[in-house]
Formats: sequence, C-alpha cells, structure tokens
Amino acid sequence: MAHHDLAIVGTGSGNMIVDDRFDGLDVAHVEATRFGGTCLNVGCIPTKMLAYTAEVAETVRAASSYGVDARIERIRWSDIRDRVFARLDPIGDEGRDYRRDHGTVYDGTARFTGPRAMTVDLADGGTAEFTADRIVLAVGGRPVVPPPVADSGVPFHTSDTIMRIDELPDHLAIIGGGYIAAEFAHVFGGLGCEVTIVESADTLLGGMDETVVERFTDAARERFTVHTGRTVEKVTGGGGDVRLHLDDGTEVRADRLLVAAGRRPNSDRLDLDHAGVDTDDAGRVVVDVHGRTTADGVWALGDISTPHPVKHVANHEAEVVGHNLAHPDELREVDHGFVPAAVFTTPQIGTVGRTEQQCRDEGLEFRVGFHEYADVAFGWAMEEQRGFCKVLVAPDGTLLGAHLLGPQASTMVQQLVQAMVLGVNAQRLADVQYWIHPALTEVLENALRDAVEDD
Ligand SMILES: Cc1cc2nc3c(=O)[nH]c(=O)nc-3n(C[C@H](O)[C@H](O)[C@H](O)COP(=O)(O)OP(=O)(O)OC[C@H]3O[C@@H](n4cnc5c(N)ncnc54)[C@H](O)[C@@H]3O)c2cc1C
Ligand SMILES: NC(=O)c1ccc[n+]([C@@H]2O[C@H](COP(=O)([O-])OP(=O)(O)OC[C@H]3O[C@@H](n4cnc5c(N)ncnc54)[C@H](O)[C@@H]3O)[C@@H](O)[C@H]2O)c1
Repeated sequence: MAHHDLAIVGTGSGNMIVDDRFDGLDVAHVEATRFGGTCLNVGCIPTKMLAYTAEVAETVRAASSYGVDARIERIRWSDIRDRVFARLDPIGDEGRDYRRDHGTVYDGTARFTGPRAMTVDLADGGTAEFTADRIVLAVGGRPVVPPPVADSGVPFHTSDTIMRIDELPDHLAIIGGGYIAAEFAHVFGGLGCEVTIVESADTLLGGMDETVVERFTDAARERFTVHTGRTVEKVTGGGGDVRLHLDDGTEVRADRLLVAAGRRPNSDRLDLDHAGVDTDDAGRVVVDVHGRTTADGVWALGDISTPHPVKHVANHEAEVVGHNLAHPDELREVDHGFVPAAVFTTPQIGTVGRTEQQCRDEGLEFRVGFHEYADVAFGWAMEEQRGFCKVLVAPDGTLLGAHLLGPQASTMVQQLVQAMVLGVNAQRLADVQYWIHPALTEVLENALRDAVEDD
C-alpha cells in the first residue's frame, strides 16, 4: 500500500495548499471529478462570466431609456458557453498535470478505511489504497435535491450541469430562491428565457437584511414569475415538458428544470466513522480554530467544514491550514469575523455584518443610515430607482453591518468591509477621506452621514 507524507482530498481550495514549503515531501492529491473544484468548474467563476454576459444583454435592452435605440439581433448561446469553458477547462487540466509532475494524483473518490487510511474508487475502474501521515479534507459540498424531484424520474439540472447545456431553454423553472436560483434566473432571464421560480419561504434570499430581501423579491417579481411560500408536491412530464405541481394546485410548465434548493457538505460520503472524524448536526466536519478535525493528523477546510460556504472563506481557511501544516509549532487561527458576500444579479447585492433584524433580535442599540442610489448624481446618470445603501451603526460609531443593493454593490461594499475589519468608525470613515464626486460611492458617504449626524 502506498504511503504519503501528506494527502489532500479535493482539489478546489485544497489545491492551494502545497507550494515550495512542502518540497521534499511525498504529496498526493485526490479528485473525484474535474480538477480545480466547484468555484472554477461549476461555481463562482463560470456563473459570473455568464452573469456579466446577461448584464450586457440587459444593457442593450434598456438602452432606449437613455435615448440610445438598440436591439439584440441574436443570442449565440453555444458561443457564450464556449467562451466561458474554453477559458476555464484548461486551467483545471493544467493544475492536474502540474500536480502529476510533482507528486501523485488519484483520479477518483476517496473514503476512509481506518485512521489516516483511505481507499480511492478510481474513475477508470479499480481502487487504490493509501495511508498518510497527514490528510486534509477539502471535499466541498453538493446540491440538495428535494424528494419530489429525486423520486420523479424526470430529468433535471443542478448548478453542476446547467451551464453546459446545448441550447437555451424557452422556459426555465427553478426550485429554490437563494443565491444560486437568483444568479441563474438573472443569467437565463437576461439571455431571453422565460423564468419561473418556486421558493418555499415567503421571500427570496431569506436570511439577508430585510430591506434587501423586500426590494430584491419585488425586483424579481417584475422580471420573472415568482411563487413564494409554495412547495413542489409532485414533478411529472419529462424531456422538454416538465410540470411542477405546487401545493396550492398551481401547475408550472417549463421545458427545463433547475434545482437550486441548497447545498450540503460531502461528509456523508467519506466513511468518517472509520477515521474518528466527527460531524455536527448540519453534516459539517467539526474543526477547531486551526482547522484540525477530531482525528489526529486529519485537517479540514472549506465547504466541508465551514459555517460560511463561500470561496473567499475557503481560500482563507486553505491559507491557514497550509500555514499550520508547514509550521506545526506556530499555529494560526481561522478568522470568521466580518465575512462579506455578494449576489451577482440585477440588482446586485453586497452585504457584510449583522442585518437590521439581527441587531433588533440581539437587543442592540443602533442607528440606521440609509441612502438611495436615486438620490446621488451618478444614480441619476444610471436612472437607478431601486438601489440603496444601509449601514447599521452602534452609538459609539462602530459599524455593525452594511447592505447594498444596486449597480456595483459587490464592489462598493468592500470599503465598508475594510472599515469594519480595521475598526474605523462610521463618523471617521465619512469624514477623513474625500469622496470622489460624483461617483456612485456618494451613496456610501450619505448613508454613513445619515447614521452619524443629528436628526
Ligand atoms: C453555482 C455556484 C456559484 C457560486 N458562486 C460563488 C461566488 O460568486 N462567490 C463565492 O464566494 N462563492 C460562490 N460559490 C461557493 C463556492 O464555490 C464554494 O464555497 C467553494 O468553491 C468551496 O470550495 P471548497 O474547496 O471547499 O470545495 P470545492 O471547490 O467544492 O472542492 C471540493 C472538491 O472535492 C472533490 N471531492 C468531493 N468528494 C470527494 C471525494 N470523496 N474524493 C475525492 N474528491 C472529492 C469535488 O469533486 C471537488 O472538486 C458558488 C457555488 C456554486 C455552486
Ligand atoms: N454569489 C455567491 O457568493 C454565491 C453564489 C451561489 C452560491 N453560493 C453559495 O452556495 C450556497 C448554496 O446556494 P443555494 O442557492 O443552493 O442555497 P441557499 O441556501 O442560498 O438557498 C436555497 C433556497 O431554496 C429554498 N428551498 C429549499 N428547499 C426547497 C424546496 N423543496 N422547494 C422550494 N424551495 C426550497 C430555501 O428556502 C432557500 O431559500 C449559498 O448558501 C452560498 O454559500 C454563493
């Protein structure tokens, strides 16, 4: 049986760990599907390349409101898809080849057979067994498929497959109304498809700040057919005619179905009990602040273990675990303070820190600073009607949270993230810098002033 000094299972963020600090060690990587993980192959990057493309199409459609008459001649879906994947696929392939040249790569699915011992079901048949001094679990998560879909036998897509389809659907039905549903509704709606969303909660993007949720859900209702507070009881049909039977008797007919009803960690497929690795109630591998699991020599990072399943957090955790493997006597801690997020839709969303409802629920004293895009000059240039910035500020000026909806929200929120991380209070942030006039950032300046200036 092979023995390695270090084995890394999963090549998304896991592939970031090994560099020249590990020269001289025998290192193995194990990957069940495409090298490079979710973000590169089926997640953040292709979705954002498509989201931007959809924005280009929307800009053309909206051009006449600025006095520029334009129309879309044709949407060349196969060219759009191929632009994305012709760029991304070679990156994963090169990553795999590099690792092969510098160590061992197992193309297959690994699970534990004992403490720090694994077997790999190889993609091309057969199995391989290995032990390792140290093992890193970076196996991510996968889409959850609700039973009415899974049991129906009706073909469906998840985020893993929908981006590589051959033809755009006329009508896409989406189950779920979270991040993934919102971004794909934007992509396919922007490219001209009819979109219907079925979400079991009363709003889309539940869990975000209440004003974001309200305005985003309203915006989505204008662009798509949205059923909130509804569940799918049965799925029938097939091929290009999928029918969703909702609990209020509504039948949704579409030619494609996308399931975007949440993701779960892949911990249930690793036979963790053979290795002494514990999980929590949500199926996440339990780790300490250094990334160590409950089993000696086994580490974990990213979506398999984190409470924040976004790529910037997985990257940070990979950096910390990498450092800790290389420097076992100077362990670093993972920092989960002020984790921002963005939703790449129209309107865009950028968010960090507590929501207004969390501030209330925690009984905090706070002020709300609020400003509309429509009330700054660049908002006039853009004819922006819905966008806003909300900041939540404690009596001593500490920023508790910030939420933006509107153009460039994913970029603009970064300035507030920076202030929160560096401990710059709202008054100082508003006062000590010039705010470029008449840039969109005047929305931030005015929201901050609204929170800190006397009524
Ligand atoms: C559609 C979509 C869009 C997203 N957009 C964003 C975004 O815009 N911004 C953002 O921050 N986050 C986004 N995310 C989330 C982000 O992609 C994840 O948080 C991140 O990729 C997790 O990285 P990871 O390294 O933990 O896992 P992954 O990147 O998922 O890597 C895990 C790897 O392990 C492999 N694997 C699984 N089980 C085994 C096994 N038993 N043996 C061997 N290999 C195995 C998998 O094949 C996979 O390659 C998005 C996710 C999705 C699905
Ligand atoms: N821009 C980004 O950062 C980005 C983009 C995509 C995904 N992600 C990550 O991926 C994770 C998973 O995304 P997601 O959108 O799949 O999950 P999610 O948890 O954000 O949303 C799932 C939604 O589906 C609904 N739902 C669940 N079961 C349902 C059912 N049977 N019928 C109808 N609705 C149902 C839930 O109420 C929820 O609103 C996100 O939490 C995020 O961490 C991030």
